[in-house]
Amino acid sequence: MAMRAASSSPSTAGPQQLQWPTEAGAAAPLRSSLAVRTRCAPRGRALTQGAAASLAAAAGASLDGGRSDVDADVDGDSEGGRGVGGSSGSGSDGDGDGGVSDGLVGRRSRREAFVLATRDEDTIASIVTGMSHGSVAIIRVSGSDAVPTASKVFRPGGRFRFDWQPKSHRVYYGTAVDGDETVLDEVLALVMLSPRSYTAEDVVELHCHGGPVCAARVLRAVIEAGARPAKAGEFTLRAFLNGRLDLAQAESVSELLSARTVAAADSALAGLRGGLGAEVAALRGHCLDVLVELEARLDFDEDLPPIDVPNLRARIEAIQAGIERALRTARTGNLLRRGLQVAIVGRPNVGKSSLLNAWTNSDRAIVTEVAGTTRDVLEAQLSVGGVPVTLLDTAGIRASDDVVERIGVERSRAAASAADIVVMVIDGAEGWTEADGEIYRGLWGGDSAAAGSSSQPQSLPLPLLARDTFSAVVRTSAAQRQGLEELDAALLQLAGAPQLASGGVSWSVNERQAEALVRSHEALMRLAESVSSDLPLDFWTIDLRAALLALGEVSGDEVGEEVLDAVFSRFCIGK
Ligand SMILES: Nc1nc2c(c(=O)[nH]1)N(C=O)[C@@H](CNc1ccc(C(=O)N[C@@H](CCC(=O)O)C(=O)O)cc1)CN2
Ligand SMILES: Nc1nc2c(ncn2[C@@H]2O[C@H](COP(=O)(O)OP(=O)(O)OP(=O)(O)O)[C@@H](O)[C@H]2O)c(=O)[nH]1
Ligand SMILES: [Mg+2]
Repeated sequence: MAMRAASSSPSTAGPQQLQWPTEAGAAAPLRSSLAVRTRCAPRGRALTQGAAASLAAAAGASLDGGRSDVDADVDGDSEGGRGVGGSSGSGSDGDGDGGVSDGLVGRRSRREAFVLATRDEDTIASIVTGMSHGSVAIIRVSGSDAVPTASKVFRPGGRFRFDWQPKSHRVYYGTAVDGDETVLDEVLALVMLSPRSYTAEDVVELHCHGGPVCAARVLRAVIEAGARPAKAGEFTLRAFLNGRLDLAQAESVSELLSARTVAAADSALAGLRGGLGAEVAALRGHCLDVLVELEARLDFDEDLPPIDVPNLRARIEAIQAGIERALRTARTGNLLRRGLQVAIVGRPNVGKSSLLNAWTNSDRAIVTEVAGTTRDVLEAQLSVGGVPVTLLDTAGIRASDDVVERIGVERSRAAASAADIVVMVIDGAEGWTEADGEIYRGLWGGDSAAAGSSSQPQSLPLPLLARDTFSAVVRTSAAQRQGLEELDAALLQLAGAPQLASGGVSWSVNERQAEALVRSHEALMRLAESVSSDLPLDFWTIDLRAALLALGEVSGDEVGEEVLDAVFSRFCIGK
């Protein structure tokens, strides 16, 4: 069997420009660049530079940056608790942010810079667990009225029956009722008072019985009690606006939820711990230092010594090197997030479906000795060294009078052209046949291979043709489950990710972040040019501000509402 990437269009990247490395045609060697070919067009996002610029001045401002740890008591016993009647007001509780260093996320200052992001004070609610399965379903109520709202629905049992003073990080047993005091479910209420909650607002979780009915009924009661249904990503948006997460961390939350492999989850978790945010914060700091020095020269030119240009150049290069380091994670990140589509093609009866079954260790595909068994494209998921792979078994390609089979063959071709990598299966007993040659010419074009191979492929021994055309040739036996590890290795090699298998997965930048990092890098390049061509100082600061702004879009320190909308609308409801 032979394997190659589905596309072979050569790089047209200019030599100077730093390329967005998640796209095909990046400056990387052809083989590996193919692996991260995006299946769909990269989501271009309108990034509001104007809006962000107006925020830049306010960046860093914080109302409650000096929060102190006045309550180190984890389960809240020492607190006085809180009466159910009154609204608490976010942050009024005086709880500290102690213990954050060993948690996944630390607290940062409230994002007062976000004058443009409307901060609504509604108390919101949603079911935050999967809707159909599971024996427990959780409703999260978040906002300054979370406690009074939940109190209209929750009836504590036992010793709290008559006097419920909900304390933070305490769980209470009871029932959920509607407006007529009709019992809807037996529940647990988990109280997390501001700022010690996921959103940093007051949160009450109602843990209901699972299944389609209980949580839906309790949620309706919560809405009737005054909460509004949460929009997709709205809890995490609030966590971000309240300074609990930076934008990169917030994106990691969504990536963690959609991770399909352990490696992908590990990478998202590393992002949630703030790896990228810290890196970008450091780079922004360096940019700011330079900016301050340049602006001082603009303001008090006569009083200051001249700028040390070689030193300035070195500092710009160091920042650029940091950006490049972050960008180098994009390829891995993209692989982990998107995974690879791998189409298995070949003529009928050569063992495509058997290979899919062996590779996924399943009986997913029907296997018979009848040629033309597989009629439609069949998908199966597996993890190859941490990369989520979607395997596509396809109908054997041949000319046919059968309408159904003809449609199947068309779908095989379509699957092959849409896939990131195509595995062509060849019958090891028969070797390369004329029919294989036809399929090969049909999929890869008659003349894209080595000279001579297109006209007389059957006269070429397989290894020679394969060497010229395919990135790897692997001998497998589906029946004996042999050669599968070699197949994994060849796939990872072709995907440009052999190192993933060996563990040590760290954070990685996503497309949005990579795009902003590239813009920042480009601005620094313009800055270097402005310095070299001895342009006036204000040109330098314009470039530097642009670089700073783009970095701020990664961390979320400088973004407009559109970027936030774009990021958080991709979240699922309840996150
Ligand atoms: N029931 C439940 N499980 C969950 C979540 C949740 O919201 N509810 N999570 C949601 O995604 C994740 C955990 N994320 C969380 C992050 C922070 C806090 C929180 O309350 N942090 C406080 C607590 C520290 C303390 O004071 O003890 C803080 O950092 O101030 C809670 C959950 C996974 N499991
Ligand atoms: N000895 C041996 N036989 C195999 C192997 N793989 C598949 N076969 C046999 O080859 C026949 C065809 O296998 P399939 O997996 O259905 O072949 P296919 O390429 O999916 O065929 P179509 O769906 O018709 O295109 C079956 O009888 C399999 O048992 C193998 O590795 N070794
Ligand atoms: Mg088949």
